[in-house]
Amino acid sequence: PVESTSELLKHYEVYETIGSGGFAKVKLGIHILTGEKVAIKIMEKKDLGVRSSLVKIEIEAMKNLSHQHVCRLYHVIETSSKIYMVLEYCPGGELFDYTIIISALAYVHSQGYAHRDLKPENLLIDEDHNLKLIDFGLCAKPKGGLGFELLTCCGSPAYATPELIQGKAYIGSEADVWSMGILLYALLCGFLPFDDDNCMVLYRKITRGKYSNPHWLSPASILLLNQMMQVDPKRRLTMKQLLDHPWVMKGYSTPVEWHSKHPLGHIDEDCITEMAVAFKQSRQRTIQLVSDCKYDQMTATYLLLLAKKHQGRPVRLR
Ligand SMILES: CN(C)C[C@H]1CC[C@H](N2C(=O)N(C)Cc3cnc4ccc(-c5cc(Cl)c(O)c(Cl)c5)nc4c32)CC1
Repeated sequence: PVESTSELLKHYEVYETIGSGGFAKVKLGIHILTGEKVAIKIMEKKDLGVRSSLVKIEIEAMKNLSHQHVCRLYHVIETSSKIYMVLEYCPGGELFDYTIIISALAYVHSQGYAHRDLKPENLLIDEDHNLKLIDFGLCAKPKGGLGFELLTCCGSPAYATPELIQGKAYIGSEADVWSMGILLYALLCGFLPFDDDNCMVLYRKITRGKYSNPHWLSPASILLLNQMMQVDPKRRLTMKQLLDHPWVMKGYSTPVEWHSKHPLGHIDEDCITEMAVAFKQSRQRTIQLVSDCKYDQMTATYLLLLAKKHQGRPVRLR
């Protein structure tokens, strides 16, 4: 780790705090070389305590995720007292478009991760009004793959599954499908299916699995919600079934497209050319440094230059 904030200030202009949550503060930043806006998540090591392991989990997970609807990690800087995560800027605030959530989650599961903390607060909108899934601090990547059982009880109570509340071993992808059912209900109804100020009462409601269907819900929506919020996880809809469910596909002829448009490891020639010239080094050397993907200034410059290209802006460095 570098000793001071100098490493951060060498590559970024840091502006006002744009949000905070848990043990992090998020500030607006500008990456000097590309001019691109970024969100800088700042964590004080002394405040983290045991949670520093959750930060490591989030960083390791996000290093392995590259998808149009997953908030991108560009750069990690660790000093003696702080951890900085430079992230894709999503100024659109919290909102969600449901089929995009399914796409983002199907991709995360395809990479072997379960998010485990799905809720409206973790779905942001970027400058072009695209949805971005955030906060992988509670995600899990079971060693033997997603089919293996998890035990950690985590996430927000109102979105927790009956099996998790009862302390049973559970399958991450089945838990995420239940949470998406809660999300869909909140989107369609404007309130949560299971809610109570008293945690124990809330848990009893969830394990009973009974909730009201407001009169404005269509029969198709009532059916889908019922299939997703099945107390028995083995009776619950699977992610695969969700991708081509009639309700989800209504009006479309193809299942939800969930594959990443920006797979990890892809090398863009234009960005390499611009960086080789700007850093006065050979293309081969530049390709090597970018491929190493150390989530340092090289990674941040490459990924932010690529983001510029995807937004149709010139692939130029300052
Ligand atoms: C309620 N949460 C537990 C934290 C809250 C922190 C501010 C954040 N935010 C805001 O609240 N704006 C109002 C602006 C804003 C703009 N772009 C952002 C880009 C990324 C993130 C982000 C934040 C955290 Cl804690 C992450 O782990 C990741 Cl992977 C990403 N937050 C952003 C963000 C929304 C979430």
